[in-house]
Amino acid sequence: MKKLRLKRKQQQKPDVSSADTEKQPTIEAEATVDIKSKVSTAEWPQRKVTLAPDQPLLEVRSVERIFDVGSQKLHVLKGINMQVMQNQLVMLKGRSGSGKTTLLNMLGGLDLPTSGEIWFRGEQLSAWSDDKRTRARRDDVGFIFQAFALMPLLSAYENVELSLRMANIPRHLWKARAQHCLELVGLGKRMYHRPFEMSGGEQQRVAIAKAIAHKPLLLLADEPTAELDTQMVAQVMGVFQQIIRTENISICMTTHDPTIMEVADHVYEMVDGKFVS
Ligand SMILES: Nc1ncnc2c1ncn2[C@@H]1O[C@H](COP(=O)(O)OP(=O)(O)OP(=O)(O)O)[C@@H](O)[C@H]1O
Repeated sequence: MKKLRLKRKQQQKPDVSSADTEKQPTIEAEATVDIKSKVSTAEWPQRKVTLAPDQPLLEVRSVERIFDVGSQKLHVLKGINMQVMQNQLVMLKGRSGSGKTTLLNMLGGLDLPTSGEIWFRGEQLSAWSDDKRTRARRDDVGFIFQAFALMPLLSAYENVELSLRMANIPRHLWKARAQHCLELVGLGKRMYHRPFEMSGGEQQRVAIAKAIAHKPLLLLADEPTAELDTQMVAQVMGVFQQIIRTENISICMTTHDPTIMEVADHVYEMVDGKFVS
């Protein structure tokens, strides 16, 4: 059995005063981080989030997803109910093909349920127009999916800067924010290395820095620790704990790895399109 050097979480209270406000530390992480360069939050584009402390950031209500495959109907999600509270780490576990990625795509507004509702920051995301979902994805969601890999010819710094450019963050904020995010994931000294000059765990940490650079409310990660060795898995999970604390973010990730589940606030186990307790 693999042993991870992860510390258990202590009691956490949600903080909803503002998406950009620093919170009291409530969890321990062993990732080496050096948070020196902070971007002035006053300059950052303002977003309106009016959630009560006990209101979920994300809520899934009776969601079903049926795909048409040729003349057949493939019933992949069969009545999913779940919540991600503010500043929580939630994991989805389940066998290959159980429906985790299908659900994660919906949580990020990349796909829509056949029936049921998805609520995000107090509004029904599943009823939004394509444009509104695209804007919410750009502004409030960060993705770590295989399909959103790093640009191989760009340095770690340039990769993170690119995501700030794509999120329409004002140019004068890029440098400090990109440096801050790379320091946050413990790569302050590797900023100018390109992906092929880095280990798998380092590349995954660049992907995290890139996904959180625009200060999303929600980070969605599909198997972010797959392909990593035990030590790198611990580093990545440490970074996740750290960014929940310092970036006021919630994380929902899929995993097959039972050794990391103890650091989650909640684990949903999916079997054949349904959650089992
Ligand atoms: N766009 C689609 N059209 C048809 N079938 C799909 C589509 N997307 C997913 N499926 C099917 O839905 C089922 C669940 O797939 P999904 O990728 O959600 O599983 P998963 O739990 O994430 O698996 P893994 O752990 O291997 O990534 C699979 O049988 C898959 O073939």
